[in-house]
Amino acid sequence: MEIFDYDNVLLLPRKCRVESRSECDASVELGPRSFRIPVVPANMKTVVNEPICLWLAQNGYFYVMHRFDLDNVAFVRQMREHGVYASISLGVKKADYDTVNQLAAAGMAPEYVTIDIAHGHSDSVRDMIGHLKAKMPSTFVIAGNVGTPEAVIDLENWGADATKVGIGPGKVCITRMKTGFGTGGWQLSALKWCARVATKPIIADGGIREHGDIAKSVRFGATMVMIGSMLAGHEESPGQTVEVDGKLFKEYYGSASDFNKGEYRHVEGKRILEPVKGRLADTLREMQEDIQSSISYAGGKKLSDVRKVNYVILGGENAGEHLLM
Ligand SMILES: NC(=O)C1=CN([C@@H]2O[C@H](COP(=O)(O)OP(=O)(O)OC[C@H]3O[C@@H](n4cnc5c(N)ncnc54)[C@H](OP(=O)(O)O)[C@@H]3O)[C@@H](O)[C@H]2O)C=CC1
Ligand SMILES: Nc1nc2c(ncn2[C@@H]2O[C@H](COP(=O)(O)O)[C@@H](O)[C@H]2O)c(=O)[nH]1
Repeated sequence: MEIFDYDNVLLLPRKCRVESRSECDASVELGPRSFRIPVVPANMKTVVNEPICLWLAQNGYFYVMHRFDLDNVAFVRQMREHGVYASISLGVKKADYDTVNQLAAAGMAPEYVTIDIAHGHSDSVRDMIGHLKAKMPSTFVIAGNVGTPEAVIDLENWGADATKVGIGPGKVCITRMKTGFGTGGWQLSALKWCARVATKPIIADGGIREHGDIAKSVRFGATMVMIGSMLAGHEESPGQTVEVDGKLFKEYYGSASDFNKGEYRHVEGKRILEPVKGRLADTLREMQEDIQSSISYAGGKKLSDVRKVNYVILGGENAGEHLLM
């Protein structure tokens, strides 16, 4: 198997078919809806909050609300009152089952639910998918996180409508160091490996460090990418603002960090400071422009055209040109 990651792969251009990048359509379908770009901010407490999720929904972006210290039922009700779709995340504990039961009883099934636990290839996820499908059959269920083809196959067979791939590639992740497991350092080739067997959409989660990594993810099989650090640290981002040597930073911490958990037990995440980088809307607009440009370099007009390009691996034992036959 070829092992590579975002920083040692480059995509190869094909003859341009547009006169302007504005002709390139960066939108993507996920379940019942279409979104402006194949990007979703991570469902983390220092990345999204209620106002950001509402703004994303109102402006054509996909969002997944985090699940920490949050009343999911009140959140869905608030989204309904604003006339936008609801997209929440859940764990697999009794409180999460209670949430599903309450939402179903109130007739407030969210359009999207993401089951989000560290080791998503587990019976607990199978059981929660079953419960969601029994109680809210119209809800689009995303399940994860996983990092192998066997896990993708199982989650799909258990009823997931999409899977989330990425164990440990995140910027504030310490799973690799703490456990010796994961896709950190080879997330892009793990994505390729998983995409080979997937019959439903994959959300590539973690490790995106440059806008061009979005197109690379699409090339290797992602329908969408989940991004934490690059979408944290904006003016409107949640989290504490800190001034260091006259420069402003915002905290960004892992969902499995002691900062999120409130105790030091099973810690697999850390806290860092991200330089404050302007408005979130401006970063998302720039991402859209860069994805449009990626599509044009792919010789295409729509996002899926990026899937057709050849690529090179730079350095290492897998180095070389990889041509589609
Ligand atoms: N993508 C990634 O690489 C990772 C992401 N995270 C994120 O951190 C957040 C918290 O995750 P998590 O701790 O799972 O959520 P929860 O604290 O909600 O735990 C979910 C359930 O899974 C169990 N569990 C967690 N890890 C394992 C494991 N390795 N083996 C068996 N059972 C396990 C927990 O039990 P118990 O705690 O008793 O074991 C608990 O019952 C999530 O948002 C998750 O996505 C965390 C780590 C890695
Ligand atoms: N191993 C851990 N992974 C975590 C934790 N909190 C979040 N995450 C994952 O990271 C991505 C975001 O990655 P980034 O590279 O874009 O910053 C997020 O979506 C989760 O899957 C954690 O505490 N430990």
